[in-house]
Amino acid sequence: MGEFELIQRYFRPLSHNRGSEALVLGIGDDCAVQRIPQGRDLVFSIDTMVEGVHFPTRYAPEKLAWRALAAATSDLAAMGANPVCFTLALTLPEPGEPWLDAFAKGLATASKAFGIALAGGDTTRGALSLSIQVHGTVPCGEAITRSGAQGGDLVCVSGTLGDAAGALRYLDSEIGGSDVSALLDRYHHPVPRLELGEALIGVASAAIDVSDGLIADLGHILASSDVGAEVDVYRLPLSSALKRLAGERAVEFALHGGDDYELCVTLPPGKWDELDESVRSALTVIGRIEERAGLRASGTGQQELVNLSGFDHFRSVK
Ligand SMILES: Nc1ncnc2c1ncn2[C@@H]1O[C@H](COP(=O)(O)OP(=O)(O)O)[C@@H](O)[C@H]1O
Ligand SMILES: Cc1ncc(C[n+]2csc(CCOP(=O)(O)OP(=O)(O)O)c2C)c(N)n1
Ligand SMILES: [Mg+2]
Repeated sequence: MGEFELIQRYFRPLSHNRGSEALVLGIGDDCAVQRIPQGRDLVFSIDTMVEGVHFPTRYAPEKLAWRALAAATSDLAAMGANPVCFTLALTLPEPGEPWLDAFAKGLATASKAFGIALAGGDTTRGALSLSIQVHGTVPCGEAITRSGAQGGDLVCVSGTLGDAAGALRYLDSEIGGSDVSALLDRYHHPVPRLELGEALIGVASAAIDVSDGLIADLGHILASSDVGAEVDVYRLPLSSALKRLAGERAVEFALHGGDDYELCVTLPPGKWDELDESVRSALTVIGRIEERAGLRASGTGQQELVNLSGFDHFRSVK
């Protein structure tokens, strides 16, 4: 099967699976065309996933497609953007039909679930890796950034943290049980918090998605906003599965693990009461923004958390 036949067979059908009418022209031309409605800004971001780094070697292609699209789309959620379309640059060693069948099926399921349509891409031969560029829109000037946090703001996170990191040791293991399955599901099927992100427009002072670990990602908000924070580690939302399986290490996974794809959000306390109950119940307050720089664990005096960083691809070569 040649490159063009492969695209026609596996990827072109997905182009019709549109998230919105905003995709004027999809797969098949030199570029795709997206129409930006008046009064909205285009929000876009790219993320790469490499075999053995972001996903296990010989990873199930359906899971790979979901995980890669979820991770990329999660950046739109963090900005409060409504997803529209994405491009996919896929490098693969062999164009195996069963692999491509399963990959395209996983991609179709994920793109439907997140309301984002495949608009185009690039297919090349080489070591397995994928780059996904996602496009979304927000009302003009309303994108939630990392730089708006202010002293006194609440620090909140969605869902539970640490599950995907806790799952890493079970990826190749024979160990079963409902707790292990629950953690593995968080690794294989992360869900970008798109509705939550959109609901936080005009409410959140800053937001980021937790891909590298809470400490690292909250650290990005603090650095961009030129503030500090105090976090109560006892208030970190942990799943019962993680608590049972990881015991005392659960907090460590929640703080440093990454791959959560939850949102970490700051907002003025007055806005908390104005939030819809559905939005409030999706969030856990874990601390406060402070004017003093640094990230501290509350209840432990001066204990600094900021030096304990999350995932960094180049840390070992620094
Ligand atoms: N190779 C690059 N060229 C230009 N900008 C980059 C590059 N790599 C990362 N960035 C930018 O650095 C910022 C942080 O990137 P990253 O940590 O990957 O964010 P995220 O966790 O949201 O994916 C983003 O604004 C991203 O666009
Ligand atoms: C097989 C495997 N899967 C997942 C991980 C964990 N992991 C790999 S990269 C990463 C951080 C996120 O990746 P990055 O490229 O920094 O994403 P971005 O911040 O750009 O969204 C994490 C937590 C791992 N160590 N091994
Ligand atoms: Mg990135």
